[in-house]
Amino acid sequence: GLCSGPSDPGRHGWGSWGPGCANLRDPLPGLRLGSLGWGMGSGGRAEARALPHRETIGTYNCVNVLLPRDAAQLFQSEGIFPRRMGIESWIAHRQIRNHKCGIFLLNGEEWRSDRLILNKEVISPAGTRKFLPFLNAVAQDFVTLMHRRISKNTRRSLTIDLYGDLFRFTLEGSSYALYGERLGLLEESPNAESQRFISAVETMLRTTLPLLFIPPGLMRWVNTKLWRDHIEAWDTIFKHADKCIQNIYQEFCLGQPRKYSGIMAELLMQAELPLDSIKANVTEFTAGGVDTTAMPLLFTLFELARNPSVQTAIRREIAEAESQGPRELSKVLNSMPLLKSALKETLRLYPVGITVQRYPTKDVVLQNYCVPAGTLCQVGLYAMGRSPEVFSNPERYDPLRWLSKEDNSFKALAFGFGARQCIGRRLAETEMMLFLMHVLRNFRIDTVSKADIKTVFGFILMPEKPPLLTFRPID
Ligand code: HEM
Repeated sequence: GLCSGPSDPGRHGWGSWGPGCANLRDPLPGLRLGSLGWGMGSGGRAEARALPHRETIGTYNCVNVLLPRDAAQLFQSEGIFPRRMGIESWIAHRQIRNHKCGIFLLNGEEWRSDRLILNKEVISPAGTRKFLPFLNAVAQDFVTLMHRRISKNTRRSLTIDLYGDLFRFTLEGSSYALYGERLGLLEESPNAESQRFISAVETMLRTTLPLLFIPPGLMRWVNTKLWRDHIEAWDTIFKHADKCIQNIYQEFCLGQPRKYSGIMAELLMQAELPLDSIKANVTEFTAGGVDTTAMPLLFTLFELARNPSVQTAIRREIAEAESQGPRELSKVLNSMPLLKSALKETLRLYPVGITVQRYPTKDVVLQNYCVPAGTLCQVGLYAMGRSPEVFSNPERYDPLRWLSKEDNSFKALAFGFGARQCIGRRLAETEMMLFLMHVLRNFRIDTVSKADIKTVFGFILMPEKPPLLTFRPID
């Protein structure tokens, strides 16, 4: 866990921490530590010694939290404005183009006031209920796409690396919920404008990672192509938001009957946030929600493929939920606890962001060490998820563990915690559940290899080599 040194509750400050103190053991098994950068590892002299093949840029003091009870302590000390480290290249784009920052990049009062307004449409149960039918339609289209592909195949099955399709699915789903417009990414040939948008999102994500390692002042000079591509990609994403805003205003002007047209339209209508804040937030949501949702879907399909009994149990649960007749989608989802637990289980083994960071606003005592206010503390999600101290048989994919009577508090932290937890959590969870609900009732999923997937960290946790999955229609 955190430092497991001698008990000394009064200890304060860094000087007294011995080498054994920042005892991380193997903090991220299966992960290439060399690919970690900025705040994702943990600085500090002692720990650097424990991890000889780690690359660090400079040093910084950091406490790693690996046990649920310490995470609970930490979150209790997060204050009312939990601070986030910025992504400099994203902030630089906003400055150059004179755009506002969204909540991902803001801190303090500004963050809190915008966040409280956004919560109502993005994460509250009432807001979520409104966009569920949009996500459902996209999940159904994904199934149609797979049927179409399989029908062209004489073998009545399809073996595929699904990552690209999942990326298109999540971008299509979140864009529909955010902008109220379909991009057509699941059609045979998406139009040129949609193609431009998806390439921009891909480029923006691809260029963000290398730019994390370059000090902000040097960014534009060190690798001009990388920098130019990054800025142009953001410009295209912002232009897309502009175009959608114009379409929404046109609908208002035409006096068409008021109907739900996605999160951005609701925010424009309510006019509680200035237009440029709405635009900045919606573009950040676009960026934050694509890969983050596609990866757990890929890992879930793989785990269900190599654990056929779990797959069958979930399929049975889906059939039971449907046998109760047509109901509101939120009720259907609530009647599938095993499916929900499967997603939790995936995020335990493959948390998208491998750590959650906090800077406690008051001194906090963790394992008898007094950690000074303002210290960077990281909850090591990957390490905690695979620790036998926290989960019995941690290597087993067992969704039932989340439905047992065990105390599971502060064990499922893949979306963070508290006021600054992931605002896209409900969007991601419902999108993933609807996807799996439709896919599992239509197809049996198999995997070419049952061997563990090696993972790498590239801004988010991803497979070193995506698994090959086989889809067979259920008659
Ligand atoms: C499975 C998918 C996802 C995972 C695992 C995930 C995970 C996270 C985590 C760990 C945080 C930091 C939370 C904290 O510090 O307590 C976060 C923040 C955030 N996420 Fe997600 N996320 C996912 C999907 C999404 C989606 C779909 C969106 C789009 C709306 C999104 C938008 C954001 C934003 C804007 C923040 C910053 C919130 C703030 O600072 O107030 N995420 N996410």
